[in-house]
Amino acid sequence: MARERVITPGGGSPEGGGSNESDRQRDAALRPKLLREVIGQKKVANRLQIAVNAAKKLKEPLGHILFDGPPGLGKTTFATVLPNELGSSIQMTSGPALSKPADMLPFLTNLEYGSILFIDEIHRMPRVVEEFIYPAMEDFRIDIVLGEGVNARTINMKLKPFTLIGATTRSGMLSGPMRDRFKMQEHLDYYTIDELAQIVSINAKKLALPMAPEAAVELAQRSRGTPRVANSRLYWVRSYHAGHPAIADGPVTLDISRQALDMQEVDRDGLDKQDRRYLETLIDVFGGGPTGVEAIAATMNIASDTLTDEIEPYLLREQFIVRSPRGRIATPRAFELLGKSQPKPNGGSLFD
Ligand SMILES: Nc1ncnc2c1ncn2[C@@H]1O[C@H](COP(=O)(O)OP(=O)(O)OP(=O)(O)O)[C@@H](O)[C@H]1O
Repeated sequence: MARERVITPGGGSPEGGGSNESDRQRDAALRPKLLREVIGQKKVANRLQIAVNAAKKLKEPLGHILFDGPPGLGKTTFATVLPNELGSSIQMTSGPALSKPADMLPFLTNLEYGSILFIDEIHRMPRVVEEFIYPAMEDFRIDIVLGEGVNARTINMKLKPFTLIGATTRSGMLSGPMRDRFKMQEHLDYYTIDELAQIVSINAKKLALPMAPEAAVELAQRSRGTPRVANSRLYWVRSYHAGHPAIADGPVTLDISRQALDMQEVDRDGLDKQDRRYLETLIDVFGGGPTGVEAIAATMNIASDTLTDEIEPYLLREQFIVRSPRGRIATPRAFELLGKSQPKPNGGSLFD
C-alpha cells in the first residue's frame, strides 16, 4: 500500500472545501484502497486503470491529473487509490496552505521517482506559486532565486519525475496555462441511488453494522448523490441504532433508518436544515428571487463560497433553484417543498 505523508507548511491542516477534520478522519477509514473497490464513476475509473497499466508497463510516472467536481464525490479517494495501484508514495497538501513558492520546497525535495503530490483545492493556490511549479510540472525542475536586486542569482534544481494530482471544486477558477499542464482532466459527477446504496452497504460492513438492503437504499436516497454525505448519515444511523437498547441487537431496518434520518431532519429528498434554510431565505426574504448569492449568504450569515460550493450544486441539479443572469430563482418545486404559493409578478410566473 502507498506510504502517505501529509506535510503542511506553517503547521496547517490540509483541509479541503466542504469537510471538517473529523469528517476527513472518518472518510479516510472508509476510503477504498484500490481502483476496483471504487464504486461508480466507471468511465473515470476505466481511464485511470489504463493510465496506471501504461505507467507500469512503460516504467514512467503517471501524467499529471486534475479532478474536478463538487465536494465529497471522491477526488481525494481517486488520488489516494493511485499510489496504491502504482506502489508509490503520496504527499498531500492544499492550495490555501501554499501561500508562497518556498512552501512548495518541502514537497518538491521529498519527491521520489514516480511519487504523487496531491494538492487539494488547487484553485486557491496563489498565482506566484502556480507559476513556480510550471517548470516542475513540465521539465521536473525548479528555478530558485537567491538574493535580491542586482545580487539575485537563479539556481536551477532538478527534481525526481513525479505526478501532480490537483483537485478542485471550481475548475473555472484555474488559469488556462495551469489547466493545460494536466494530461488528464477528470470530472466527477453525482452518484446514482444504486451506487450510493452499494457504498453504504460496503461501509456498514466495514463498521460491523448489520443493515438491511432497503435501509441502505433509504439512506442513499437521502444523501444528495454524495458519498461523503452518505458516510456521515451512516455514522448517524449507527449512533441512533447503538443508542437505542431495544433495537441495538438487531440489524438496521428500513424503519430504523427512516426514524434516524427523520430525527436528523434530513427529508425524503435528502435536503437537510441548511438546504431548507437556503430555500426559505430565497423565498421568504427575497420573494423567490432573482437575487444574488452574496445577498443570500449575508442574510444567512454564511460564507458565499459555502453556498456556491456545497449547497447550491445539489439544489441546482435537483431543480429547486435555477441560476439566471440576474441571480438565483426558486423553482415551483422549491415553493412546493416549503408549502408556499408562488408569487406571480405582473400576473405571470417567474419563469414566463
Ligand atoms: N467512488 C467511490 N466509491 C466508494 N466510496 C467512495 C467513492 N467516492 C467517495 N467515497 C467515499 O466518500 C468519502 C469522501 O470522498 P472524498 O474525500 O474522496 O471526496 P472529495 O471529492 O475529495 O471531497 P473534497 O473535495 O471535499 O475533499 C470517502 O472517504 C469514501 O468513503
